[in-house]
Amino acid sequence: MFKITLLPGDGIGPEVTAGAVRVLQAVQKCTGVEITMQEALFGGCAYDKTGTPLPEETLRLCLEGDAVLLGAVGGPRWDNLPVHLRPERGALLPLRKELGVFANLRPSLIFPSLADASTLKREVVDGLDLMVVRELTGGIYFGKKQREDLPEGGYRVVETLEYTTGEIERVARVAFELARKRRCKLTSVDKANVLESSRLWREVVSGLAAEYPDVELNHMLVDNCAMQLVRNPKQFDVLLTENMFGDILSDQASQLTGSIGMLPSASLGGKVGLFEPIHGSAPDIAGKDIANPIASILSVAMMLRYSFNLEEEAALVERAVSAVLEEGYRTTDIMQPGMRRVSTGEMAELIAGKIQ
Ligand SMILES: NC(=O)c1ccc[n+]([C@@H]2O[C@H](COP(=O)([O-])OP(=O)(O)OC[C@H]3O[C@@H](n4cnc5c(N)ncnc54)[C@H](O)[C@@H]3O)[C@@H](O)[C@H]2O)c1
Ligand SMILES: CC(C)[C@H](C(=O)O)[C@@H](O)C(=O)O
Ligand SMILES: [Mg+2]
Repeated sequence: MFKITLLPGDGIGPEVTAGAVRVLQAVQKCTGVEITMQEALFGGCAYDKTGTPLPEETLRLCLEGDAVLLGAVGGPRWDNLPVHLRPERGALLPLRKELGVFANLRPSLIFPSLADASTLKREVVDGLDLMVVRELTGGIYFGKKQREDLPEGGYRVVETLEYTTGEIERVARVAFELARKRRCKLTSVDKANVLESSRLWREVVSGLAAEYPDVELNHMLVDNCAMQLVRNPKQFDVLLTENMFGDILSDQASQLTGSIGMLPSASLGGKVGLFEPIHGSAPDIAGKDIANPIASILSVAMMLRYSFNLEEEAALVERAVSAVLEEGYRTTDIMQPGMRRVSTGEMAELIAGKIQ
């Protein structure tokens, strides 16, 4: 029996999570895997109801379960709150830290029927399959932050970027191991020409290379990497990055697959895995039933694979997504001429219908 904590959150979070739950129910029915789900308040909606974006009860439920499925949090409604009450700083980052999920896997994989939906030419993206491994619980996101008044008016802010050898080593090992199971190529991304943290990053990653002689390691500066991602993304297999570089590069990589609504993620390393689409609460389309639920549905596949070790069930979900796309169904963000436009709910229903 697997216990999943659902945190639908804000904006399109509840819409895409409902789609993912629908698919999980289909998996349960078809394969007999026993799953229980319990929902908890998280993010802006939790603040509205309880005065805090991360209620203690929510954290307790997450820590007690086997995996967490998160929608998205945040939106303009909560942007002017004091920082510790904002959904991103007051709920999402503390949850990641509390769960200890230091390795964030963000696969950028193109479904053959979407090769023409990419911003890039078909031949540049056709067959694309890369994995960003993003460090998730360190770096500038979690460093000391400070704001001081200046005598002449205005402010001075300080924001620190810290990494220890151990923090770099543990996420690098995850990336090496993954590369080993894939095409044995690892690109470590940094800014070692400027940042001290990146110099250490490069040293530590290079130091591990001897333990993984079968993996071809190269280092790339982050600005060049951003350029290479749109020039020739198929040169990459696994990309290893620190926290903020990985945030930015993974949004960029998502567009290669057609839409940010296609990109799932798995955050691992602690006792309980955290699974979420990489996109946010998309306030511009929230409540319209037009968001793409596939990133959330593919996050369920990652949960089945990485937290529950159910590879066949994970592949079943991925095949269902592929089949529905092959049949020409599209949400608005991946709409192409001649295809059939469907809503969030319809897309989830179609995918669930393929699971049998
Ligand atoms: N994990 C999270 O909870 C998370 C992640 C990113 C951003 N956020 C928060 O979400 C809020 C909005 O951020 P943003 O607008 O910069 O980024 P966003 O990812 O929410 O949206 C960016 C663009 O992509 C589109 N988009 C996103 N997901 C989509 C989907 N599933 N289907 C179709 N289109 C989709 C949106 O409509 C928008 O045009 C902010 O408060 C931000 O902090 C939360
Ligand atoms: C909302 C924000 C804190 C978050 C991040 O930067 O990690 C988001 O952009 C993501 O990619 O999950
Ligand atoms: Mg992001």
